[in-house]
Amino acid sequence: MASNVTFIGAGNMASAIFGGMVHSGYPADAITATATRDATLAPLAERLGIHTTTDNLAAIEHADVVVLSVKPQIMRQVCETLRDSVQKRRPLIVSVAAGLSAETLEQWLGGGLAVVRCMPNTPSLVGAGASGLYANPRVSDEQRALVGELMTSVGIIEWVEDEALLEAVTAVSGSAPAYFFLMFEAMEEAAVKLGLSAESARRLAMQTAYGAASMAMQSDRDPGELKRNVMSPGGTTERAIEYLEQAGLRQALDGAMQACAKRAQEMSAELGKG
Ligand SMILES: NC(=O)C1=CN([C@@H]2O[C@H](COP(=O)(O)OP(=O)(O)OC[C@H]3O[C@@H](n4cnc5c(N)ncnc54)[C@H](O)[C@@H]3O)[C@@H](O)[C@H]2O)C=CC1
Ligand SMILES: O=C(O)[C@@H]1CCC=N1
Repeated sequence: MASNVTFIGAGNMASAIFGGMVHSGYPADAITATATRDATLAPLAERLGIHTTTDNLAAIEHADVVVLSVKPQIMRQVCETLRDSVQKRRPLIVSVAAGLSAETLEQWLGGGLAVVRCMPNTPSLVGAGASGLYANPRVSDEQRALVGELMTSVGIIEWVEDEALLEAVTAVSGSAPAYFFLMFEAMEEAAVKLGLSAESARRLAMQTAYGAASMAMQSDRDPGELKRNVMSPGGTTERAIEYLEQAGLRQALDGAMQACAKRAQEMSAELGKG
């Protein structure tokens, strides 16, 4: 029988994960999601057939796995309301929150718990997620395998043994869909200036990103070689790549990812006190 999985918070990230789980065949009947408003939950229940409720305590009553998926800023308050029930039943705790350590979460929930920290991303919704996972020492091999299976049903996973590496995971995959969406916006704007309709530009840019990612994933060549294969000497791509290098695309990405990882550290310091 499938494990009962309860999501506390049914926003962008959680709905991408449970939406992806349902699409990949996980029984909807074994999934419960909560939010503060019925208006958030009703369409999810209708579309996916999962259980929904605004009552967090009722939602975790039969949970084998509790996925904490509210914003980091309200996590403490939410954990404190769950604390007594969690201490009685000791389900596996999974948190998708950026910048909150397993130790902090465990403390807020009363201690002595198996906690997995997961840094997923929203493409989980379409089965193309990329998640980093860290398990605290109380997590059993069976629980590790269970979380691995759940997250593999919505994409690829990478376990890290050093929890601090989740900051790097946040920079390279958790936050990174937004970097690509920014590129889509910018490429669409540029293509419109060159005369294409916005619709055509968007379709072509997205298909090209999808094609480049699929090709790179299926190839045994490194991205540098695949890039050079597009660049005919004296041709058009060479000009574009020279421009991007001179304009500092590499430094911009380096800076963005450093800023992302640093923000995760700051959040940990700001929110994890006390
Ligand atoms: N959005 C993303 O791409 C990613 C988000 N995350 C993490 O996921 C978590 C959630 O982020 P989003 O989904 O983007 O936020 P969101 O604002 O879309 O979702 C938060 C959800 O929590 C619910 N909520 C608020 N208070 C609640 C309470 N007391 N009890 C139950 N539910 C409550 C809200 O109704 C909402 O459904 C954050 O901790 C974030 O760090 C992690 C990786 C990627
Ligand atoms: O922006 C954030 O804080 C969250 C964590 C990773 C993606 N979204």
